[in-house]
Amino acid sequence: MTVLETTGLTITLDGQPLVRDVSFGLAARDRVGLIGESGSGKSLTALALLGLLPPGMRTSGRILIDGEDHLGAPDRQWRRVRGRTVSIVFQEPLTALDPLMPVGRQIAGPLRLHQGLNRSDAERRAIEWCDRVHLPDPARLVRALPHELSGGQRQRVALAMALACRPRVLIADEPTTALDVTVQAQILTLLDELIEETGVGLLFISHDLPVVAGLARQLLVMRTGRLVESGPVDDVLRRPRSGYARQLVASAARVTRLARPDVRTEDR
Ligand SMILES: Nc1ncnc2c1ncn2[C@@H]1O[C@H](COP(=O)(O)OP(=O)(O)OP(=O)(O)O)[C@@H](O)[C@H]1O
Repeated sequence: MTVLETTGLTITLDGQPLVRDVSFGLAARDRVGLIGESGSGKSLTALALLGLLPPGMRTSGRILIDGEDHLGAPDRQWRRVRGRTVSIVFQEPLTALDPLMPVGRQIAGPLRLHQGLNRSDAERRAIEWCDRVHLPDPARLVRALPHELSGGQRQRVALAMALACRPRVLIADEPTTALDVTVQAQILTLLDELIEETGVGLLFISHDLPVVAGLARQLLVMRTGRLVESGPVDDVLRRPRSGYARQLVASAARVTRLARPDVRTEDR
């Protein structure tokens, strides 16, 4: 069943459209990749789906969460669904983390808000989540402040916080772009494992086609604020229909060839 659905989503600033007429839906267990060049409107689309657009931006269309339209809804209505039905992790985990609060209490926050757990039960659950995202020595680590952790550890905390209340959709907006390549691969492996285990539907946003193709089953391609292509990943990779998707596939293939000069073209 579709959890999150947007139809005709348009976002404007001072009368200028930044995102135009975007429509798609997400159900639990879906794995959808949203790809496009810088400035194509991916992040604004993600922020709109959680009612987090910067002030001054105007929206039209519909954002249905469990069938209820949230477009233009008051913040109190959004707070009921954020973290409980739909969660988000950002490129820079510090965006979501309070620098002055121990990370365990931050993971515990949504559990107290949405599940009514008392402080000690929520903090115990936070320790379990730290273990689940493979953070070392969870009982000690929950007392650390965000700046005491590495970038990769902070992204693990952000994932624990986002998934703690078992949302049915997770939006991951370039969650590994700020990390070095080895840590990036570890976080992608963890994300793959967590979405498989929890059954959460994933909207994975990136400008990196090979990364998206590794995680997603469906692909949405954005350019200059519009969706220009959508379909199963394999179909888009084999038979891209739009000129822009063809360019993306061709340049990803070139990068792969550069990275693997030992592999002949006809072997792929
Ligand atoms: N706070 C803002 N104020 C004004 N314009 C903005 C703001 N945020 C984004 N934009 C503009 O909206 C458009 C879409 O931006 P968006 O951040 O959604 O792109 P993106 O595809 O996520 O890019 P990137 O991959 O670089 O994150 C761009 O033209 C951008 O300049």
